[in-house]
Amino acid sequence: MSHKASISSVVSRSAALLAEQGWASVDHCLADDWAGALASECQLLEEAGMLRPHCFEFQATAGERCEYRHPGRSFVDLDGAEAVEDLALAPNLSSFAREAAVPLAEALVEQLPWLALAGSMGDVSQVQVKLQLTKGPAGSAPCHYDTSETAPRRQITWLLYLSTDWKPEFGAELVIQPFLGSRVAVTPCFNRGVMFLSDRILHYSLPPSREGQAHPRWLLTVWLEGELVDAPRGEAWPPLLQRLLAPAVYSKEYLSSLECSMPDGPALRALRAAQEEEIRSLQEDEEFAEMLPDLREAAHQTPTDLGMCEAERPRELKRKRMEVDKTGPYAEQGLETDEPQPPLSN
Ligand SMILES: O=C(O)CCC(=O)C(=O)O
Ligand SMILES: [Fe+2]
Repeated sequence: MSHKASISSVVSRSAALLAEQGWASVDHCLADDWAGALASECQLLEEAGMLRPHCFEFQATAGERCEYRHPGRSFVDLDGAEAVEDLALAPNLSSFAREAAVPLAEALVEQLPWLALAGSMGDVSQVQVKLQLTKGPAGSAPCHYDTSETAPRRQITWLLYLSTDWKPEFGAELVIQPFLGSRVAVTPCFNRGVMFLSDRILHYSLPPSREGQAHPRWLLTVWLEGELVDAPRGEAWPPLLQRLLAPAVYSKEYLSSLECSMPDGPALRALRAAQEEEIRSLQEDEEFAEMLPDLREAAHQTPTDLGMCEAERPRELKRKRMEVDKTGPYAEQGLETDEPQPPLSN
């Protein structure tokens, strides 16, 4: 199968669910030999020192911005002119933006015209492509939307997992949380693709299990821009309002996923304080305060597909965190490492 046909088939297999529920997961996403070729180049890039640590700027104290490093995540940009020259040792990955992202935009424009996507017709300037590696105890991602103040036009996110030996017991699932909808944990197994609407799918990832911490977790990420980001499509809550309210509606998830995603230290403390402040200001807002209890109830009444009931979630995350602390570098920092692990369910 040609690469173009492989991509067109991904879109055909995702389109109906994308329109209906805002996200879709597809197994055997790319043609097997293509996915295998991409996967075999990941390690080469890491060995050649091409991956950069994931860093972010954040206002730690009033007025002062600091740069923090996320110890569990690193990446290499695959879009842009320099990618092709610098990544000669990984020819499949370096041509991925051209061979996958552009046909992806074209197929989506054709099959889902209401998305009003940019980036088709060979224009890669509207396409962002990254290879990401998550590894170790702090490899997870906190609750977030991919459309944000710094990326206001993002419309489609496509994640393609590339670790050939990934097993469900390694944990590190991607959790998809549509607003007031059912939550689903997706195992990041080889050649599984997850596509979603960046402006309305809240997501995060769970920490890897103790066994999973030793395994690199590779993913390709493609973001496409659109002309109609945030345009309501008949849902009860417009996307902009969903993103505004989510930190308060899913406050527990925001805080516990943040807690798991970073080692203790100034960065986590600054992020946690900012997250708590955002939640507090929503709770104290006169207009929102009235609707929040109902929204929280509605959010927690929806079924989840996490293999555990809602009441056990914080406990489960804490258990994972404790596993992480026991074996990880943070064990030395005086965190509660000797507590017996609570049973998985009771
Ligand atoms: O690590 C994952 O599975 C999700 C990554 C993600 O959400 C992102 O890069 O925006
Ligand atoms: Fe994301």
